[in-house]
Amino acid sequence: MTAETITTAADIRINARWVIPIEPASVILENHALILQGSRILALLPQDEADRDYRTRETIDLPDHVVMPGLINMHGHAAMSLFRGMADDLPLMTWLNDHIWPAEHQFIGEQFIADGTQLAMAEMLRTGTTTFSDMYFFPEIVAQAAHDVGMRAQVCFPLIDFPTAWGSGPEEYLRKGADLIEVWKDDEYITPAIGPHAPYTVSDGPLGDALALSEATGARIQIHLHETAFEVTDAVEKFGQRPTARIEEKGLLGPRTQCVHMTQIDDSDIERLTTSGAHVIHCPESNLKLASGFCPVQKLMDHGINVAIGTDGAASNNDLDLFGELRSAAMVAKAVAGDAAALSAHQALAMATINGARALGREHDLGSLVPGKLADIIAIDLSDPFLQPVYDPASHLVYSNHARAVSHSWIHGVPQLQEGKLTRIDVADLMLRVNDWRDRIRQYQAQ
Ligand SMILES: CSC[C@H]1O[C@@H](n2cnc3c(O)ncnc32)[C@H](O)[C@@H]1O
Ligand SMILES: [Zn+2]
Repeated sequence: MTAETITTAADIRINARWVIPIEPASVILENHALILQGSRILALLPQDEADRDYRTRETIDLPDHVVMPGLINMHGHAAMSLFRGMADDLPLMTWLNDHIWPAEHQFIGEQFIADGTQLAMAEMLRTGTTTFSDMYFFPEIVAQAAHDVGMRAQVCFPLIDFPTAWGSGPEEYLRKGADLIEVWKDDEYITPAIGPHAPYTVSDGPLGDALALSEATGARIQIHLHETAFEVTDAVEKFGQRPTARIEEKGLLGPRTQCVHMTQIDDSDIERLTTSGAHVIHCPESNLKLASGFCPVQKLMDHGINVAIGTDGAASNNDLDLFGELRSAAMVAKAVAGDAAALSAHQALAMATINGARALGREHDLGSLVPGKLADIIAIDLSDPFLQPVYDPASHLVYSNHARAVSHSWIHGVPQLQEGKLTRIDVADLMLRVNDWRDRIRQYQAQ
């Protein structure tokens, strides 16, 4: 008598040389298969067991590749990619006051946001990001652009004391922001959120309104906080309080809050972050380039604070390559801690995946390759000489990775990158629009 084999039908099977599932932590699986059904992961198992148990519509063989969850870029200003390289080698406030804000005044509008966001998404997808967080003007255009491409995004509407192309001031921003939350609140790709720009640009009234909106809707709050020494000393002078203390006093520091930058922090700030359950979004390259300061990542993690990672905008980074950001993060963490063991490769990979999912409140369905979670997956081809030989694939991803090795991605089970080619963005057409913006911005600079 022959034993009857019962097989399960599924959509896609990905055979990978290595799988880093992120959960459980620090595990590397060899010669495993991921089985996808629709938008979700159905199974992760050894390839010989997959041969026996599953029949799939499509099989993708990745014999030299690492497969892992898609990266989560937790802070950026996507459309600012059109300002990449426009104003370099400047400290934050000069960069903003003398260059970026005047340029934004001149150029920001719906088409700029649509084109700039698509440029940023092309770069992020090409370099392994599947979810990004954005804080910029015309968030309704950003949300639609991400939805059209099929990228997951937390879209923070901006809240700032002064008028911009998007509105006349805080009252209008909050009204439009509440509409954004209402429109997208049940979407699987887009998560609307509230983006008070910074403690030095948002006064007490709008901060209180932001809190009320967050409490009424459950929307997350993302804020630039403790970016520079000037911000801290200026706050102490004006308000008699460090920025974190003021934000806590206004009720804004809690488990729905994402604090971006957090350089120049002392033990009182760490205590406030720890007790509040707020998340830190580390942006090492922007902090380095603007000479803003250092975030003590290992110390924060040792206190149990969730630290995720972001690139910030391409105008202060000047790229959106999250693997490059991880390399910088690991290097800086070791130097800041005076400890070569600080922010190991596995901790860094967790920072760009499960920690991001936690900050988003999406740990249950994003950030790791666990059956039942959403199929947001990337593959990195390690066969090139610059990634050989392989002793430890996690090490290569963080310390040796070149963005061009990212070969495949799927978001919600849908292919976004195949053999290094974007499937849902017409890059040639996008470049025509980008070149047009470059010509206009150059002309403005020459005036
Ligand atoms: C209110 S929308 C976003 C606003 O923030 C500006 N911005 C970009 N990068 C930074 C940064 O590192 N710190 C502070 N503000 C930043 C951007 O130009 C928009 O005006
Ligand atoms: Zn920023």
